[in-house]
Order: sequence, then C-alpha cells, then structure tokens
Amino acid sequence: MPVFAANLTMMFNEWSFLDRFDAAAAAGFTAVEYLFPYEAPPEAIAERLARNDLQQALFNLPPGDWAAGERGIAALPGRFDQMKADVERALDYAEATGVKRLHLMAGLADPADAAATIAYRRSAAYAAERLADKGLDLVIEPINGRNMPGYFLNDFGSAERVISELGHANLKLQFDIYHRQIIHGDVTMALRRLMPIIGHIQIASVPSRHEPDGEELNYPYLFGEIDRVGYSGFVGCEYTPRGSTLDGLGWFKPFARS
Ligand SMILES: O=C(O)C(=O)[C@H](O)CO
Ligand SMILES: [Mg+2]
Repeated sequence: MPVFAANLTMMFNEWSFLDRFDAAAAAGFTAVEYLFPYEAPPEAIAERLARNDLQQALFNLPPGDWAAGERGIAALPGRFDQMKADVERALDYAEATGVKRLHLMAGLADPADAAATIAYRRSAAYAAERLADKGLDLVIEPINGRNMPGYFLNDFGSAERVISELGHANLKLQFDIYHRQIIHGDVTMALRRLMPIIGHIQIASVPSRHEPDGEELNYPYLFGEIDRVGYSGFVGCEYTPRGSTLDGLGWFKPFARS
C-alpha cells in the first residue's frame, strides 16, 4: 500500500502552516511534504512532526527569489555560490526534520543553452555530493511547460540523462505523475522502466491538478502499479483540493491511519 504524504503547500490551506501538520495527522496521514519550510523555524517544524508522529517525506532546496518569479537557480550561470549556501540552509532543516531527500529546482532557462546546461550539471553534482555526506538523496523533477513556462528541466529524458551521466548513487528522479502525463503520457510503462532511479513520486488529477479520483488518469490502477513495481518510498499528494481539503479526502479513506 503506498505511503501518502500530504503536501502542506497545496492541501490543508484552511489552517496556518504549522497547524497543517496537526490537521494532516488528524485526517490520517503519516507523512507530509511541502515546497519550502524556510519561513518557519526548524525547531517548530520538528516539534509538529514529533507531536503528530509524522514523517517528513520531502521539501525543496531554496528556489531563489520566488516572489520575483525565480523557480530555482541551479541552471542559472553565476549563481553557484548562492546555491552552495542554499544547500547548507536546507541541511539545517533536514537535520531538524529527519527528511531523507531534497528537491533541487532547476530554474527558468533555455534547455538548449550551453551555459545553463553546464551550470545545472555543476549544481546537481555539487548538491548530490554534499547531501551524500549527510546520507540524503537529491531528487530532480521534470515540470511541464504549461504550469511552469520556461522551466529548464521540462522532459523526463533530460532528467534521466543527467542522472545517468552524473552517476551519483543518491541523485534520483522525482516522478510527478501529473507532469509525466502532461509531458509524455505512458505513465505505467515509465514507472516500470524508471523505477530503479525513482526517489519520490507525486500525484494529482490531470488536467485540473485536483484530488486523484477521476479525470484522465485511473489512480486506483496506478496505486496498484506503484506497489507491483516494488516502490517503497512516499507518494506526495501535490494537488489543490476542489473544495475543502477534508471533503476531498474520500479517495484517501482506505489508506488513512485510524
Ligand atoms: O511543481 C511541482 O510539481 C513540484 O513538485 C515542485 O516542488 C515545485 O514547483
Ligand atoms: Mg511535483
């Protein structure tokens, strides 16, 4: 049975950030993820995790100036020193939360640009090595160009090549089923083939990015497939509820901790 992690950036927005941990646990989740923890003190997050017996599945390294439109800096030439400092900042939160994987966002850059490609590979290699020192995985995620126009890592083939060419055992793929379906489709065969390099999975309905309970994808089948391929990691629920978070959790009832 997949272990679902509530994405506290997108779900449980009826509560303040720290109270979302309590609400997710009360709804039966045993794990959480979110985009960024950096506005809350690490100790406060650690306290909520412990109080609710929750595992921290994942969060992202700092993304640059998000409010100004940046979506990561790994592929931005000239930002390497900032990226190195960001890794240390994220590691403070990793230590407090016990998370075992961090997502490195690439940033907005032309995938055909040679300088961006060199910068991205240098950043990913550095971050993977630094995280390996701490026993953590680094994950990279292809993101579809409709949700994030101009994103550097915009297809699964490129991510697979970077992972294989850099050759770090702890550099893995964040397989977001929502993005996979929009970019390429063929979700089941891709899950089977890429399983050896998958470090994290995320889900949402396609095309609306709501609860995984209808529309284009057959999630009951995919949940079975995730088990059949032997995936034992977390499945992040990275969706915006159609209405209230709790009202939308019908799909999750069979998996909830009671
Ligand atoms: O957008 C996604 O799918 C993600 O998982 C990123 O963490 C943030 O944009
Ligand atoms: Mg995602």
